[in-house]
Parts: sequence; structure tokens; C-alpha cells
Amino acid sequence: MDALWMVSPLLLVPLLLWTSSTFTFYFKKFFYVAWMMFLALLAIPMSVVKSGGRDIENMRIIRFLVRHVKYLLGLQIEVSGQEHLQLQGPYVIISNHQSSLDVLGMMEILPDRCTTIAKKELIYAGTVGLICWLGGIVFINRKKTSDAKNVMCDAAKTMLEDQIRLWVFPEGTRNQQGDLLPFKKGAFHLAVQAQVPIIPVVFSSYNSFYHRKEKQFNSGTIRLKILPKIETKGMSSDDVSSLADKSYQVGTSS
Ligand SMILES: CCCCCCCC/C=C\CCCCCCCC(=O)SCCNC(=O)CCNC(=O)[C@H](O)C(C)(C)COP(=O)(O)OP(=O)(O)OC[C@H]1O[C@@H](n2cnc3c(N)ncnc32)[C@H](O)[C@@H]1OP(=O)(O)O
Ligand SMILES: CCCCCCCCCCCCCCCC(=O)OC[C@@H](O)COP(=O)(O)O
Repeated sequence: MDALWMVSPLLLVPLLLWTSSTFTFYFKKFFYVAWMMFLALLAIPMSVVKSGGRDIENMRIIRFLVRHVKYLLGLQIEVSGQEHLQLQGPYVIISNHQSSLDVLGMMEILPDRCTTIAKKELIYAGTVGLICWLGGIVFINRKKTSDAKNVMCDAAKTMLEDQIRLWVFPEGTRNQQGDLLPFKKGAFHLAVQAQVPIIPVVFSSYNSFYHRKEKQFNSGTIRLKILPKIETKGMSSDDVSSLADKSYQVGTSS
């Protein structure tokens, strides 16, 4: 009897941990990273078997494997404007960038033959880095702007030659403030050089369920708004700044 009295409060510890929102925050974050690493581990051999190496078609495998992850984190994703992605041929998608959770929304709507531009540090993220490489992700060195620009100029050619779509985060870094950082120009140079349309996608703020400072990671909904395309046909490098400004306006007013 005495022993039972000693033990029963201890049994409460896991329960208290479970209900503590700080614990949930760390648990969900850890789980997300670990699960993505595991999914990447599955995706690597699947990609190698399917395409034999780095190939944009591997994005289908990634998209397929990532789509259930939202349920595991208690998130819902609502998409509007899907019809704006129903275009033939290449285009550039631009969107705001809040956290690594953006991958979930991205995989919800990722069109066929679409990959993304990411910082080169991502290559070192273990299995995730390797699957990013296999998926044809274009890596840029943000510290060497001239290199980054060259890589993006090459990407403009490859987009047309191989009929590829590219997703760019024009803020160039993560931003959780619920607003938009000033846009970098690369995405707009890319679209103008390839003479392809830009499709803006707006992710709703994660602040309703996710707070890094307060250590909150609750259930919630991510809303993705796909906006009508912005044409670039006939534009030249002189038009890039106004194109970037116009896109920024469209983004902030949605
Ligand atoms: C089953 C598997 C499970 C595993 C799951 C995992 C799978 C995952 C799969 C998939 C998910 C991946 C998710 C990834 C997410 C990652 C996101 C990131 O990493 S965000 C960071 C990197 N992205 C960028 O930085 C944006 C692109 N950046 C740019 O476009 C910049 O513009 C850049 C780097 C090219 C230059 O940046 P500057 O900081 O120097 O700033 P500027 O103002 O833009 O440029 C300076 C001058 O250069 C000109 N310029 C820029 N680009 C040019 C160009 N291409 N050609 C000519 N001039 C250019 C500009 O016009 C400007 O000149 P003037 O001020 O106007 O005179
Ligand atoms: C061995 C090391 C392990 C690393 C862990 C990998 C975890 C993967 C989990 C999810 C995969 C999602 C990839 C999204 C990457 C991402 O969102 O990168 C952030 C950058 O855009 C901007 O970064 P910054 O400018 O540095 O804030």
C-alpha cells in the first residue's frame, strides 16, 4: 500500500508532461525534424530507383511522402485559387517564408516539374539534404551574391530547356513577423530572363498556432492563397524593380 502511494504521483509525471504546452512544443518540433529525416531516408532509394539520380521527377515522390505530415502535427491546410496554377509550361512561384513548416504547404500545392531555390546550407541536413539534391533543388550561396546570380541565370535557361517551374522565396530568409521583408530581386530577374509568368502564393500567418518565443505549437490551420499570374512577356531587366514592387504590393494586400 505504501509503495503504491509512492508510485502513483510519479505516474502523473508523463501526464503532466503531455499536457504541458512547452513539452508539446519541443516534442512536435523534434518529431517533425526526425520524421522528415526518416521520410527522406525512404525517398532516397525510391528516387534512385525511379530516376537514377538528380531529377525533377523525384519531386513527385517527395510530394507524395510529405502530404500526410500535417495530420501528425494537428495542422489543416486550406487552399484557395488552385485554378491559377493550371497553366501550361514553366513559371516562377513566389511565396512568403515563415519557417521550415512551409514545406508542408508547398507540398500541398506543388505542381508537376516544379522545384525550388534554397540556401546551400540545406545540403548538409543529412538525409533531407540528399533528397533535396535528388529532387533537383537549386542551391545558392547567399554570401556570394555574384555566384548566386550566375546560378539563377543558368536556372532561367534550364527552366525553358527542360520545362521546369521554380518556387522562390523572394524574402531570401525566414520571417515570422506576419509581414513581408523587402523582396530580393533574383526571382524577378529569373522570370524576366525566362519570359515566364510569376504566380504569387500567400501563406497565412502561423501565429494563430505557432509561437517560437512562447513555446507554443498548437493545432491549427494554414491557409494558402494562390493569386492570379503576373505576366512578364516583353519585359527587360529595366522592368525588374517595378515588377518586384508590383509583386510586393500584391503580396501585402492579400
Ligand atoms: C520525403 C522527403 C522528406 C524530406 C523533406 C524535405 C524536402 C524538401 C523539399 C523541398 C523543400 C525545400 C524548402 C526549401 C526552403 C528553403 C528556402 C531558402 O533557402 S530561402 C533562402 C534562399 N533563397 C533566396 O535567397 C531567394 C533567392 N535570392 C535572390 O533571388 C537574391 O536576389 C540573390 C541571392 C540572387 C541576390 O541577393 P542580394 O542579397 O544580393 O540582393 P538583391 O537586391 O536581390 O540583388 C542585388 C543586386 O543584384 C541584382 N540581381 C539580382 N539577381 C540578379 C540576376 N539573376 N541577374 C542580374 N542581376 C541580378 C539586383 O537587381 C540588385 O541590383 P540593383 O540593386 O537592382 O541594382
Ligand atoms: C544533420 C542535421 C539535421 C538537420 C535537420 C533537417 C530537418 C529537416 C526538416 C524539414 C525540412 C525542411 C527544409 C526547410 C529548410 C528551411 O526552411 O530553411 C530555412 C531557410 O529557408 C532560411 O533560413 P535562414 O535565412 O537561415 O533563416
